[in-house]
Amino acid sequence: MNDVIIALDHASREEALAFLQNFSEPLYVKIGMELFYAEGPDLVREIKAMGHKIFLDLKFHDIPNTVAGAVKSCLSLDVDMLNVHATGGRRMMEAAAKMLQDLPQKPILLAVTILTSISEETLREELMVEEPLEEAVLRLATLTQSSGLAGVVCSPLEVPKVKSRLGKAFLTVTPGIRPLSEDAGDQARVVTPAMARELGSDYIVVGRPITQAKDPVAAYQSIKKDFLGEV
Ligand SMILES: O=C(O)c1cc(=O)[nH]c(=O)n1[C@@H]1O[C@H](COP(=O)(O)O)[C@@H](O)[C@H]1O
Repeated sequence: MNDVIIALDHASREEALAFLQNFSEPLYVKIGMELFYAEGPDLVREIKAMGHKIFLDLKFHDIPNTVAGAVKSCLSLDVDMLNVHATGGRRMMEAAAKMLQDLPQKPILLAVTILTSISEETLREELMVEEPLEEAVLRLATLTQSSGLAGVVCSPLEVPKVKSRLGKAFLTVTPGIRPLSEDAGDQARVVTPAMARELGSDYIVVGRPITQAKDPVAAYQSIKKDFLGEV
C-alpha cells in the first residue's frame, strides 16, 4: 500500500481544520509535535472521527519504561501509525513494540533513523558519527527490524539499500519530499515524488509543498499523481 501522508504542521486546531476543509476525500495525515503539543489528544480523536488516517509523529526517545508507557497512552487514540527514534536503542524499541503485541489491529510502529534534515557533514562534524550516512541508516534500520518494528522513517535515497537488505515488506516512510520547483528549506536530503516512487518508498510524507501551496488540493493531487502514477 503506497500513499501520500500530509504533514499537518499547523499551530492550532482552527488552522488544521481550515486546511482539511479544502479536501472532500479522506486523507492520510500526520499530526506532529507542533499541533499535538498545542491541542492535545482531543484533536487527534476529532480528525480520526472525520475519517482520516493518522500518523502520530511524536518521535519518542526516552528510557524503555517511559517509551512503553507513552506508546500505551497513545493506543486509545486509535492512530494508524506512530514512531520512536531508533537511536533510543534495542531495549527501548522492544519495549515500544511489546505494547502492540496483543492487539488484534496494530498501528504501524516505525523508528526514525537519521532525520532528513541531517547531512553527511552534520553527521560527521556535529554528531561524531564516522560511518557514511547511508551505512548509519542501514545499521539503525537493521536494529529496528530485529527489535520487532514494522519499518523506518528515512530519506527515499536510502530506500533501495534498506529494502535489499531487510526485505520488501519492511516499510519505508519517507519525508524530505520536494517537487522540482520547490526550495529544500531546512531539509538536507531531498527527493521529488517521482524519484521517491522509483526508489521504492512505501509512503511519502509531505508538509509545506502542500500546506503552504496557493492551491493545496492541486498541489496534493499533483504530488500524488507523481508518486502513485494516478490521481
Ligand atoms: O518523522 C518524520 O515525520 C520526519 C522525519 C524526518 O527525518 N524528517 C522529516 O521531515 N520528518 C517530518 O516530515 C515533515 C516534513 O515536512 P516538509 O519539509 O514541510 O515537507 C515534518 O513534519 C517533519 O517533522
